[in-house]
Amino acid sequence: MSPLLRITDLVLETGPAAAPVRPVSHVGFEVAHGEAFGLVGESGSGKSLTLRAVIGLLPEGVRQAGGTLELERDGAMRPYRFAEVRGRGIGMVFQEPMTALNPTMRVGDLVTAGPRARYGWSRRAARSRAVDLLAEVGMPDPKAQARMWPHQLSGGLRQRVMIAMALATEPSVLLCDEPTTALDVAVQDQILRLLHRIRTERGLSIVFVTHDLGVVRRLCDRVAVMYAGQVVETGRVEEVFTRPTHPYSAGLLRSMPTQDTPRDRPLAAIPGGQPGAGDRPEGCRFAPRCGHALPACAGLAHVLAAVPGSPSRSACIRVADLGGPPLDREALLSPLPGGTA
Ligand SMILES: Nc1ncnc2c1ncn2[C@@H]1O[C@H](COP(=O)(O)OP(=O)(O)OP(=O)(O)O)[C@@H](O)[C@H]1O
Repeated sequence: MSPLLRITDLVLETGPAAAPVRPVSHVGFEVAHGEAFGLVGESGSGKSLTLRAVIGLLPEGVRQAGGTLELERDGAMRPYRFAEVRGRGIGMVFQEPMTALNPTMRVGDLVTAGPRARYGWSRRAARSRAVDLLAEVGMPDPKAQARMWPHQLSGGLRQRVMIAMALATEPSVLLCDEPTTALDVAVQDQILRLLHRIRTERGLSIVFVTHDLGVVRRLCDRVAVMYAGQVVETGRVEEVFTRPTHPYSAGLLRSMPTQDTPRDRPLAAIPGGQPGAGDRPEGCRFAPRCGHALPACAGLAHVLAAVPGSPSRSACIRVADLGGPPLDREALLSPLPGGTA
C-alpha cells in the first residue's frame, strides 16, 4: 500500500530551553492509504503527545523541537507544517468527549462548525450535512439529536458526535486517542465496530493510540511499540504479536490477557518501571529492565533497524538472541469474544 502520512524524527520538549526534558525523542512512523495503525505502550511512553503533535495541538508546556510531516496529495508526498493539517486532511477523536465538545453549542452546530466557517456553508446546508453525518455514525434519531446539547447525550453518543465532527472535514486520516477508554465495555465495542465500519466504507486511514493490545489485535494492520518516548519496534500486527523483535514488546505481549486467561491469574509483568521523561538512562532506555541486556546496550544510540529474517524493524541489537518460549500465536491472534469489529 502506498504511504499517506509520514512523520519523521519528531522531538517534543518540556522544561527550560537550556535544560529541556524530552518526553518524545525522534519518533517516526508511516501510515498507508486505508490502513489502521496502532501506537501502543505503557502510560507515559509518549503516545498521546505524539498524536497531538501531528495536528499541532500540544498541551501547554510541551513544545516541538524537531520533526517533519508529509501527507500524500495528488500522488506525491508533500511536506506540511504540523498544525496545518488539522481539519485539512487529518481529523482527531479524543478520549473524553465531554471535555472536547463545546457545551454551549447544539450537537448539529458542533458537528459542522469547522467546515461551515471555512467553506461558508449556509445554516440550512450545514444542518442537513450534520444530520447526514450523525446518521453515518449511527445516531438513532439524528434529526432530533442534532438539536440537543452535548450534556443530554450518553458517553457513547457523545463519542459518536466527536467522530461525526472529525468526519465533517472529510479527512483522509483519523487520529484516535484512546477513543473508548472512558466508556463502559459494551459501548466500547460499539464504538470500535463503528470506527472499523467507517474506515472500510470511506477507505480512511486510522491511527489508534491505545494501551489496549486487544484493540490493536482486533483493528490494526500495523503497530509501533513505544517505550520511554521512543519507538522500539514496528511491523505488521500478526508479526509483532507472534514474533516480537524487541524484549519490551515481548514482555508487553506476555503480560497481555487472552480470552483463556483465568481472571484471577496474575499477569507476567516486566520487572521495574518505565523511567520518567526527565530520568532516562543513557543508551537503550529499556536495558535496566531487560533480561537480555549486555553492558554495550548502555552505550547504544537508538536506531530502529531492519531485522534479518523478519519484516519488522527493531531497536534491539540482541534481536537474534532473544529466544524465550514462543508466544502462543493462536491465543494472541484469535478473535476476541464478541467477534471481529
Ligand atoms: N503538559 C505537559 N507538560 C509537561 N510534561 C508533559 C505534559 N504532558 C505530558 N508530559 C510528559 O510526557 C510524558 C508522555 O505523555 P503522554 O500523554 O504522551 O503519554 P501516553 O503514553 O499517552 O500515556 P497515557 O496513556 O497515560 O496518556 C508524560 O509522562 C509526561 O512526562
